[in-house]
Amino acid sequence: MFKDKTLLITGGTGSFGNAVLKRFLDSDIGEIRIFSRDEKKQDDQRKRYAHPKLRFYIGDVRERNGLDQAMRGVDFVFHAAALKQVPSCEFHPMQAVLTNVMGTENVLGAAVAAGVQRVICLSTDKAVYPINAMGISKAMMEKVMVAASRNLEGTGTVICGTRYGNVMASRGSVIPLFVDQVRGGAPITVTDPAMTRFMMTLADAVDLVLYAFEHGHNGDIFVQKAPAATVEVLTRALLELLGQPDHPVHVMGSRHGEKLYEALLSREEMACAQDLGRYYRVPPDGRDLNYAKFVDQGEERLTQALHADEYHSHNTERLDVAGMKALLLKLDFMQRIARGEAAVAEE
Ligand SMILES: O=c1ccn([C@@H]2O[C@H](COP(=O)(O)OP(=O)(O)O[C@H]3O[C@H](CO)[C@@H](O)[C@H](O)[C@H]3O)[C@@H](O)[C@H]2O)c(=O)[nH]1
Repeated sequence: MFKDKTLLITGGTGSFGNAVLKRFLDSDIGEIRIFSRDEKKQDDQRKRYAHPKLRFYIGDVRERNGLDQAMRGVDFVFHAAALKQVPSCEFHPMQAVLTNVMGTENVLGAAVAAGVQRVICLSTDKAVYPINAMGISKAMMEKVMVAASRNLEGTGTVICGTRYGNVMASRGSVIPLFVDQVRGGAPITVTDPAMTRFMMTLADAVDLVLYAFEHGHNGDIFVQKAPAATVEVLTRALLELLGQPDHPVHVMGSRHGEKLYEALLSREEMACAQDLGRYYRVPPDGRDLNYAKFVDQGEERLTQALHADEYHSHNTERLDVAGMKALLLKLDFMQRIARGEAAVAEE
């Protein structure tokens, strides 16, 4: 699939980029290009992997020139560059627009101009019924992706996307935070014990992108079915794995821009989503640019959908403490923690 091909990863210095490198650097792939604005992290990667198939490009997706240069000779693109932190985007929403929306337009424009064969754009569950600036900008990113995918006739480029939920033990997320709190002797700070989140591993996220890569048609969005757990279950599972079931827990209330549960597919998308077993595929709206049809024509199945449920972390498979522990123990991070070793977040 990747034999002798060149893959470019925007935002490739992040945890997703590192997971792709670990999986593919020693395969028969031709070259992997890391495109990011983070000079320091690129240098760390250069030293860490020291691999002849790895190339580094300093650049920002906000700036088209750098993308055009990096994209020459590229076959495939994984577009992972984004502003992902909810609080920072909330305070600086235009920065989210510049990176997540305009940046995506630049990546897609450069990819089509360079004759790239496949582009996979990475999105998030926070883009579904978004309530915060980060989610809203990623929802717009998806719209930019689907719109661009409508204008590709005669270009040979396929553009599609994936959406995934929380990546367990990713940098800055709740699992490493709780572990640090327990090890530091501080109470665990729970927002709302009843809050649920989808639980995915970084390997799941890479699998999903590869699935989209192999099976995607223009404008498709792929979602992986994933189990979810309440924060209470997560807390109990972690405390048991750390051997400290009675460690104090402080319930502090939810943070700004948080939802009680996250949705991976909206009700409206569920009406047309294709169930592929482990994944859902949401095809783009097939109607053409004669958007009078959007105004004049309705569809019975869409009415039905409005009465159905979206696919969210309250109605997906729910993990109990034993299930949560088993899933946590699949993570390198957690295996090291359970052995009493020091551990850094998954990256
Ligand atoms: O001290 C804490 C921190 C978090 N939580 C809860 O734990 C769950 C997961 O929290 P966290 O790991 O911070 O993830 P999210 O807030 O769901 O989203 C994070 O993870 C996303 C991607 O995985 C990023 O895009 C967001 O910017 C980042 O805030 C949520 O229910 C939180 O309310 C707590 O109970 N206590």
